[in-house]
Amino acid sequence: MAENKMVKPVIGVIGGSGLYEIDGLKDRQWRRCETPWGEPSDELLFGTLDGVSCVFLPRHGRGHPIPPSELNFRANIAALKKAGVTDILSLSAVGSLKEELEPGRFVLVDQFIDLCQNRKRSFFEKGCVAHVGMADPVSHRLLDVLEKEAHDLSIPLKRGGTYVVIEGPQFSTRAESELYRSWGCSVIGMTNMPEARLAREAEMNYATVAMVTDYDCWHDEHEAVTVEAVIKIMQKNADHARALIKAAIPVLGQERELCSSGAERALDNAIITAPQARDEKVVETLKFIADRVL
Ligand SMILES: CSC[C@H]1O[C@H](OP(=O)(O)O)[C@H](O)[C@@H]1O
Ligand SMILES: Nc1ncnc2[nH]cnc12
Repeated sequence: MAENKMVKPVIGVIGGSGLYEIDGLKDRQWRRCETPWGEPSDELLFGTLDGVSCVFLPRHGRGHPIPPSELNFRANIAALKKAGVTDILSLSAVGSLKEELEPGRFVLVDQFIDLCQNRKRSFFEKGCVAHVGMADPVSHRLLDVLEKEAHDLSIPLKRGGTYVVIEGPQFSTRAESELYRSWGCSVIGMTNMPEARLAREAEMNYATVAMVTDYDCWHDEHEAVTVEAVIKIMQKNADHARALIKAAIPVLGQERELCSSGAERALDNAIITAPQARDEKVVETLKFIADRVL
């Protein structure tokens, strides 16, 4: 049965490479947060934008000390959940795998291919097993708003595309880059998985603004990607990203109905372990992110 419960959204922003702060926040306060999975990448920045509550987390920490494979994704997502976040905007630097997605373009990706090999990808474990659906990993309601606001700000944008997530930290070989192109992938990065999986398990809406910084290493007329090249474009992209966030958050923060399907109800019917077979300690820990169903 659909519920008519109203939600006052809290918007979480995860800032990627080159985005270690957001501006325009009122009543700003950096606060430490601990979770059963450890500490997030940095303190969380709490504040309001046009009266809408926001929480910002620099994905790699301020100054970028943490590489993709060592990010504590579970702590990052759990900390945002505990802070009351309902909707996550992930901002990420990506390489382009298509000619028409030139550096400077924003891509609202709607699919991921996860090639990560070395990351904790679930909150659930032995003692309480759950299988959430990931067929549609991003929230189209968030994409609708981001697309409209980017259009109004004249930010070059493509809606739709597949983000292939590699383990890194090295960039790809040319053969790998060509392989991902042959799969039809649009952009490449190192961070959005397992982030999107964990956001789904924690029943938060998730969307990525993938900001193209380079043509990876497949393009005949462009040099293979370097950090220097990424940072150079990222600084320009960051101005657009900040403007987009500032425009989108007041719209996304409007009171709305709880979605009766999708991310906000991802755990309905997802837990397969019978109540009597659940490990009490594991369940207690999971309540940090899933107390609605436990
Ligand atoms: C500095 S280039 C590689 C680095 O940038 C991207 O991170 P993020 O998604 O946090 O912007 C990419 O995934 C790599 O981690
Ligand atoms: N070409 C690339 N590969 C992986 N991650 C990236 N982040 C930005 N550009 C990238």
